[in-house]
Amino acid sequence: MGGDPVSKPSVRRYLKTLAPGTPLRAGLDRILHGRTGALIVLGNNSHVQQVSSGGFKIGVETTEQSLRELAKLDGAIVLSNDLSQIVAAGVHLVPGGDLPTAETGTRHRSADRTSQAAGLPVVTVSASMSTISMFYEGRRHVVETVPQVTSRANQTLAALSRVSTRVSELLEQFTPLEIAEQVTLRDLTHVVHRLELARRLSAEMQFHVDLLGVEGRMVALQHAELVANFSGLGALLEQDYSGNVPDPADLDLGKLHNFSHDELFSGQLVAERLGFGPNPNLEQHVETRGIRLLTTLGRLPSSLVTKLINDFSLQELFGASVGVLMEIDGIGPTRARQIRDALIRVSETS
Ligand SMILES: Nc1ncnc2c1ncn2[C@@H]1O[C@H](COP(=O)(O)OP(=O)(O)OP(=O)(O)O)[C@@H](O)[C@H]1O
Repeated sequence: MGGDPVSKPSVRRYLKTLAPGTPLRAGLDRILHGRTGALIVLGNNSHVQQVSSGGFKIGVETTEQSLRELAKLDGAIVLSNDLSQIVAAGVHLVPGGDLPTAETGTRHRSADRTSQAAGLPVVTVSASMSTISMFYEGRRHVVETVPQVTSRANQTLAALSRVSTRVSELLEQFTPLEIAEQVTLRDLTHVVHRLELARRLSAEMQFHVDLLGVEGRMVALQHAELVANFSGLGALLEQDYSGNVPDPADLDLGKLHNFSHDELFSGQLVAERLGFGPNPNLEQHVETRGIRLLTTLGRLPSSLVTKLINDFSLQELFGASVGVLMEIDGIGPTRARQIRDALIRVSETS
């Protein structure tokens, strides 16, 4: 979501302002339970002024109570741009009748059209349907209840957990292949594919967490735990394998973000997108620089890893004695032994 080139706030950002724990959401929930209904413009600009008629200037802080009380007035509430103040209430909105809308009730038609006219989100609480909706850019987004979002978040968590386990299983096979210099392009695309699936599910999960606000602490915690299994892995793979393509900058996993599900399943297409040229041979061997092995399995600091891989190939490192390692500038006997232990740890994983 997001990514609007004109940096217009995204639907996602606005939905976040309606998350549980915000005064706005508390007010909306109160109105919903009171069965009064409401029409609230999230911001105030010249377009809002143009379509506003009558009402009262207010100028009080946006709180649960003030929203609840002012929603009792017949008409709309207008908030300040930062949503912290109620600017006006009891306003009659008269947006152009030519603006398209599929809504039927007058409250919802006015909300949809005002949002289009002003370029701002407009929120409704429906008295008859007991729902909260946000209209923005000609679309209606239903603001789901906490149990509804939690249920979807749990489904996403379960899917993420499965994919994350698959990533770990694949790495268990991948690591020994890396150490033995037997990784094929097919192996690499398998890992990359699962990693991209995990990234997508994680982004979806983050959206649910944002929507849940203060109610999302538990799922946020579970999400963070799962993400820790693969966070940073993509960047390490890019560094490890970029030397295998003519232009190292092409090996950028971000290029897969807009791939369809089907495209992602094709090793050929994934490899092509990552710079391996047209019709790449998936059985060809690819070589790692060993950065992931040395940092995650060897647990060596990344500055030291950079130094090591600049001076040695991975195979040379595995064969290097403490004495040879000490010949590297700035590495004394303790550090050299630490590196040697790390290398033993790495090779033991195969
Ligand atoms: N253009 C408008 N400007 C301000 N308030 C409006 C406007 N249109 C409707 N409302 C408010 O919405 C209230 C309900 O209107 P109506 O029942 O026709 O809408 P609705 O879309 O069916 O909403 P609900 O689902 O809550 O019944 C009105 O009493 C009024 O307070």
